[in-house]
Amino acid sequence: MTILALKNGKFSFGKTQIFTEVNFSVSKGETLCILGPNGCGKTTLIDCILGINTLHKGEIRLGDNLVTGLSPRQIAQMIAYVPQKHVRHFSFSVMDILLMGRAPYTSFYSAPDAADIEIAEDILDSLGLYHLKNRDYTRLSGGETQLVMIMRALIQDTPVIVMDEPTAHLDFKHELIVLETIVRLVKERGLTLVMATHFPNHAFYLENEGIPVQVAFMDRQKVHLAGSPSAALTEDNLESFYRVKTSIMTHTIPGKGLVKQIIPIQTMDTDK
Ligand SMILES: Nc1ncnc2c1ncn2[C@@H]1O[C@H](COP(=O)(O)OP(=O)(O)OP(=O)(O)O)[C@@H](O)[C@H]1O
Repeated sequence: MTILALKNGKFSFGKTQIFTEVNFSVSKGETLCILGPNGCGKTTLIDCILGINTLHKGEIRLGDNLVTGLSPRQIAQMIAYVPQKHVRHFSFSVMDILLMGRAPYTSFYSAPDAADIEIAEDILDSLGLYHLKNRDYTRLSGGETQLVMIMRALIQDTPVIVMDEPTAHLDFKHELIVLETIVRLVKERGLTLVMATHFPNHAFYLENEGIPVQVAFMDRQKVHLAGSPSAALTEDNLESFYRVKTSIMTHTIPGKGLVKQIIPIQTMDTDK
């Protein structure tokens, strides 16, 4: 069942075209990993999906509805968003920020209730981050802020989550915790995920865990759907897309089976 579909999408900032002829669809329980160089338009494309930018041509459907026909509150009940950067102005506690994730379900005149607080406490607990509960959000580190944004998206309890480089600031362990959480949610809730990432190994991680993943390469104003990580992330494709020589390693891990990882070997076209 298709939950998110973009048909013939085109977007420009003024006279600068960012992308054109973009087509993809994502089904329930599927992940779309968008890979692409800095500045190719991943965040701009995500902003179109969220209804922040409006396509100049084409359409975006969320379930049976056009995004342009939905209110921000209706979009927020369907899609949670983990931004790449979050501007922190006000000294809210982490708990307050998490409870904002319940706003799409709370009427204008009411406050989050005990059930909402319990949901937020459960997420803090399950990610081992309960100690952050009463911390001033403006004083968190970059990685802690990112984790709070991820928890707020999970609390929003939507069928789709869009993540813009979700692990960019995270340490080795928290990067894995986020990936493990994604895998658990996709398996338990049939969550659909759209993820812009600079780490193609994340696509392999999800595939290794048995999640259906599509890889899309975004570059030169186009989005090329390239199939599953095993089909898309070949040494030849990585060499032509990133200009990096790689070796794809396959390894059997007891209890996990065959896993794949990209080992970067050497950049190309650079002066040595
Ligand atoms: N509001 C804006 N007005 C004009 N140009 C913009 C605006 N926002 C982004 N751009 C430009 O659009 C292009 C795409 O930016 P975008 O942030 O979507 O790229 P990205 O692929 O997400 O990059 P990165 O991987 O570095 O995060 C860039 O050239 C950027 O400078």
